[in-house]
Amino acid sequence: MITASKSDAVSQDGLLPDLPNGPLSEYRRKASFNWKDMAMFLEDEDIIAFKNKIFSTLESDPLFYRQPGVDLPLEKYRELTFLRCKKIFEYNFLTFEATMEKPQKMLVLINCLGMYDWSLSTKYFLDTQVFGVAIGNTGSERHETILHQTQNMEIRNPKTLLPMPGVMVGDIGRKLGQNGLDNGFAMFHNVRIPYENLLNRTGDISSSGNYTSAYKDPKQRLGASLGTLSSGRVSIISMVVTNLKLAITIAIRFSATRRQFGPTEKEEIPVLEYQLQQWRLIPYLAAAYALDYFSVGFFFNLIELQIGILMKDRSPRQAELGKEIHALSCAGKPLASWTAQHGAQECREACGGHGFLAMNRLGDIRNDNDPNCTYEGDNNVLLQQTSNYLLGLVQSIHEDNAPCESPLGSIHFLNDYKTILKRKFTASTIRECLDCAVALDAYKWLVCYLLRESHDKLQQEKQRAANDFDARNNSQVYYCRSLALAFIEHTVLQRYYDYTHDPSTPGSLQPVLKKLCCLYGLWSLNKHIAVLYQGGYFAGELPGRIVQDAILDLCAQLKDDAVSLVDAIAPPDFILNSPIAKADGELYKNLWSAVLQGEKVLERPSWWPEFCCNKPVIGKPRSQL
Ligand SMILES: CCCCCCCCCCCCCCCCCCCCCCCC(=O)SCCNC(=O)CCNC(=O)[C@H](O)C(C)(C)COP(=O)(O)OP(=O)(O)OC[C@H]1O[C@@H](n2cnc3c(N)ncnc32)[C@H](O)[C@@H]1OP(=O)(O)O
Ligand SMILES: Cc1cc2nc3c(=O)[nH]c(=O)nc-3n(C[C@H](O)[C@H](O)[C@H](O)COP(=O)(O)OP(=O)(O)OC[C@H]3O[C@@H](n4cnc5c(N)ncnc54)[C@H](O)[C@@H]3O)c2cc1C
Repeated sequence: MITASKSDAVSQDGLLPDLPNGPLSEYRRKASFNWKDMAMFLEDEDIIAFKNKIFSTLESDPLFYRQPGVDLPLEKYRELTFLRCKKIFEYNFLTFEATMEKPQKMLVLINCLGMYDWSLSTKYFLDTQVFGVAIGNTGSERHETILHQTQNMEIRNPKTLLPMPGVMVGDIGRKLGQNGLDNGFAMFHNVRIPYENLLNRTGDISSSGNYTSAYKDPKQRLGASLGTLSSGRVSIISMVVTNLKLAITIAIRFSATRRQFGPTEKEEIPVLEYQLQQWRLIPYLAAAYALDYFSVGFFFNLIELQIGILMKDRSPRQAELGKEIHALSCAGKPLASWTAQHGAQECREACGGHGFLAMNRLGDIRNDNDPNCTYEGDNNVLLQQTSNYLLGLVQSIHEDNAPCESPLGSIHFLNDYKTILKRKFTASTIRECLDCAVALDAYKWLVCYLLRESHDKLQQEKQRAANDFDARNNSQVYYCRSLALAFIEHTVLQRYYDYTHDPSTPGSLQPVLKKLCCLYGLWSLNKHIAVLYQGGYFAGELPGRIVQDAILDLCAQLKDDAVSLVDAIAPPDFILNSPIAKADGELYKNLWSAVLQGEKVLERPSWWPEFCCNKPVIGKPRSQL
């Protein structure tokens, strides 16, 4: 294990306390890097201190106490979430000035509260940000009162809490997750909305009924109006990565301490030593790192867009930035939320029966993550926005009449479209595949190939179908949908590749980070193997075989680093709230202690006499027919 210098160590220890010794220590000793160096590379000191403040504040406040796995009645859970939400208003972790100084703290706060409980985080941010940003971005000075009313919890009649005349609101009932959040419905019967309430940033109507807009180009106006919707989707990418981090932390710590079977009768080995367990989990760890990097960088891109909106920037670049962020977020949310969803389920199963115990939290993580695949736009529907964006580039690519340029550069490689399509897979050994450039090159070919195929398919369908609506719908499966996913996977991988190969990345961390990058690339690529063969990029047995062998090789290389890799991204035990995944690794002691603290755990159930008297008479009651 490589350690930090003395002065680094002093500042690290203040921010990141040592982890307790115990059954996980052996893996920690075997790691190729120091987890504190990694944590401090991933986030700066100010952000780590901010997180510590939030976590320790919640842990010290009795209102935030919770018993692992306790299923609260709906009404009680919603009440608690509301009271906690009010308390978060009071704590005011992030002032307006602090947000302006370091906007990414907003994302950190969303995720810290979410790691504690997503119902709380979503409730808080829907009230303060989603609604607030929508009004702020699309309204004007005349809407400020509404923002003040939101902050003062005045969204009905402030004295009676009854809805305003003509408005009917109600509850839509229990959901599959996030039940602390009380989603409802609203209906309006002959309610007259005052003219001043019209959100008028991009277009207004005068009292005489004339429409005016500062935007001359209708497309720019549309982009400016809709750009606000991107902030939720961009934020969700980071929220779901947070879920993946929680789930993988639980599964890796469990797998490193849970022993089952062994080569001899004398000793059982940790389940993490099994190749199958490594292959099921370690790619999700790599995905958590790669997607996390993408989500944070992408949030910075969103901030740039937001600043432009606030500054009323009407340049073509601002419009292009809005379109590119829209295209990337409409595929980024599906990719990240599905990865978290599948990862959470794999982690649940990888922890066996312990994973199914509610107190270990994998069920809640999975269920609370689930709506991210739907809200802010259904994943499958959103992917069509990304493929539309890419298909819109085909004409310039074919005719070489304009370079493919975009503010974030995600489409620049398409300038080499024709050359890329002529390429073949050239690696011939596993060793060669351990260079992440191999997966990246394959992705470039894959996107170009799927773009060509999707375009051709759409043209064929247009000739066959009665209308463009049907033609587009019939070009989704195997074509446009795959294109959008391959494009975003390429973008995530390209960004992570540049980051892990940057000379400023510390030498002590670069080897492990490059392995994560390579594993994420090959593992994701492996899902497209049929298309790689179909299009002729792969030929013969060798490419498929060496890609798979390289995945297994990387998993084996990373298994001794896995515990330290999760230590670097895990929240404190109180927040993680999973007895099988505490940092001390005392799996059985912690589990046993949590079981014993359960309510009435050693008592007979209240209905025990039913078991002793009124014994069932087999075959009774008889049919009355
Ligand atoms: C210093 C400054 C600091 C400032 C910092 C501020 C940072 C901000 C941070 C904000 C934090 C936010 C916290 C988030 C916390 C998140 C909590 C999440 C909880 C969520 C709860 C759930 C809430 C909801 O679900 S609300 C409901 C959301 N509903 C949807 O999303 C509906 C989904 N459907 C659609 O959007 C549409 O149906 C769509 C777009 C899929 C298809 O529509 P349509 O068929 O009309 O489209 P097209 O004809 O294809 O498109 C027309 C045209 O418009 C372009 N376009 C569409 N959308 C956008 C966009 N967003 N941006 C740009 N352009 C867009 C599209 O590309 C088309 O263009 P063409 O050129 O014509 O092709
Ligand atoms: C927990 C939660 C909270 C929410 N909170 C809010 C909120 O605060 N405010 C708000 O406004 N909304 C909210 N929503 C609603 C949410 O935005 C919508 O559920 C979401 O946008 C999907 O729309 P839908 O439910 O109408 O799905 P539908 O559009 O009915 O989709 C149903 C199915 O049909 C498929 N489908 C639909 N269109 C197509 C197509 N063109 N091509 C192929 N397949 C298609 C979809 O893929 C999906 O599988 C919330 C939803 C959830 C789950």
